[in-house]
Amino acid sequence: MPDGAWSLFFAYIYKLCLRRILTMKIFTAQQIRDADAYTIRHTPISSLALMEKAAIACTAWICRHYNEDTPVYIFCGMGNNGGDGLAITRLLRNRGYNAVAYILHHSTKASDDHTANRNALQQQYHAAVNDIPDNGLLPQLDRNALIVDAILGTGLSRPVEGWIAGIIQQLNDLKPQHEIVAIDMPSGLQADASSINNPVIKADQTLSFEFYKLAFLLPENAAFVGEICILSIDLSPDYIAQTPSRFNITDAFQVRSIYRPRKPFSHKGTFGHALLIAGSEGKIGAAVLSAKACLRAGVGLLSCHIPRCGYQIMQISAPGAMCFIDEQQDHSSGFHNHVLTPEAAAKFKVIGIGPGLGTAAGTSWALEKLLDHYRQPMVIDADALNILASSPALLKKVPAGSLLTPHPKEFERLFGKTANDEERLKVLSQHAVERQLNILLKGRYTAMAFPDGSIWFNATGNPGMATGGSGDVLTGILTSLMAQGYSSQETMLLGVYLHGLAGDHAAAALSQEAMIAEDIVEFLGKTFLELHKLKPC
Ligand SMILES: NC(=O)C1=CN([C@@H]2O[C@H](COP(=O)(O)OP(=O)(O)OC[C@H]3O[C@@H](n4cnc5c(N)ncnc54)[C@H](O)[C@@H]3O)[C@@H](O)[C@H]2O)[C@@H](O)CC1
Ligand SMILES: [K+]
Repeated sequence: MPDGAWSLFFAYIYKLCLRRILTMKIFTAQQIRDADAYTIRHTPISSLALMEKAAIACTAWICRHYNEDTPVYIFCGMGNNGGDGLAITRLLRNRGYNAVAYILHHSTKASDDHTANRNALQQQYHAAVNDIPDNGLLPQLDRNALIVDAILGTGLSRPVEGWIAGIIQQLNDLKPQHEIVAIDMPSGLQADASSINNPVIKADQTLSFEFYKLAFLLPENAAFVGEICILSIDLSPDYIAQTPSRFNITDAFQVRSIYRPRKPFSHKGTFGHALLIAGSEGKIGAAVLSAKACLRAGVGLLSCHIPRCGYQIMQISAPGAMCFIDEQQDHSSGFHNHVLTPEAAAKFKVIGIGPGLGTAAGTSWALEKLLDHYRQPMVIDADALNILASSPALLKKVPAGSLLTPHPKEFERLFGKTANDEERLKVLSQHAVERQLNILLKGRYTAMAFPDGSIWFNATGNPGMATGGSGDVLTGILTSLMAQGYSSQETMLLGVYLHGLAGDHAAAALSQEAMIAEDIVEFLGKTFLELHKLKPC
């Protein structure tokens, strides 16, 4: 290849990598508007051409998923979201679809790009433009027609009410006979604030531009957003790189840049010695799952502190782990002894505590003693969190840099109830900053809050992982990665991603229904191989 061609090729690859890294940012509605404006100012593209690009991407998606026999009703607002809808109508018509636009006059003034696209559509396909005046009625829809929601996007300035609220309700009532595809945002959904109790379109699919919006990742909005597809419209990489974002979402490339492949002269000492404190009578399985995950995630050495009743079970189930046997038969109350002196504590690179631990008085007492002596970051889960929740004084003793891994109920016990998901994120971040902890909140999009105030979401994982023991596996993975020398933040980002991806592989092989926590452990190997194959950007 001539030199010029090589440099063009490398510039293209660089741009691809940059875009991959950049679009992990989750911007506010205002930042997205600024990104659009910056792109229009700094690249040779007009606002109308950007809208055309967005419409082309949406049309291609619709054509891939619905055939030409599907009647398409496109409900358009008066702003640029409606402009997208009008452009999509024209492009679908060009492809032979029976697409019709209905313009809802919720405002007296249409945006310039809306008007331009209305005129273009009217000129080409006069019959495809219909107006619904303020307080007007929806048309009767053909059987199995597809509804495209292009009423309101990121320009929503307040919760929807009155006539438009009624229209949203009526469109939602047409489900499941009619599927709804939302353009950019389900209409009525606020990008950055809670929409709880607001009228919002319940989309089956949301086609959004360039970025995830924070609202898509909150559990309370799951019924509105449906499946998400992010379509690139090439917004300026410079703007994206320069603009800080508090919220981010991990992807394979970012996680790959954290992951450190092993060097040829490594030995088991290189990958740390972890101490896992877990299990009580009836819950030794949790300790076993966690230990197996810890070993599979690559720890050099693992010691498990378990009550007497768990000894044989652990040795048989996880022969790679060494065992400390507590004096107690059914719970542990002597694990603090491992860290009474700094020399003893230094033996372990990290302590993971909680899976199946129980909340017996002796266990709580030992946890307090452990926290009195141990100052290194730890991984704290399950019953250890429940013990912390019962004593605010104890929570204060958790070493800075530790990882806390509550599910929503444990989170509520620790930090109290909140009115909605937006408030819960604020509380999550506030505790992470004030206490200098790394706290994750488990969910479809697990939210990870860091001491610097940033929040990262994870997108791997599936509902098959909502099964007993899945959390114990995560604790094992996190403990293992910390022992191998990853920082607290790296551990959380990498560990949560791997856990979810292993779950996705397990579900693909076995089904979401049939997969169990052990399968997540079994498929960890495949996830590491996959990560290894990716080239870091
Ligand atoms: N160049 C750009 O800026 C691009 C924008 N795009 C589209 O443009 C959208 C944003 O467009 P706009 O900023 O025009 O905003 P929208 O189209 O989301 O909405 C603005 C209109 O809605 C009205 N409105 C706001 N809140 C309301 C409420 N609660 N009840 C009734 N009416 C309400 C406003 O008065 C205004 O008429 C994006 O979501 C995306 O779909 C895409 O075309 C990509 C390029
Ligand atoms: K919309």
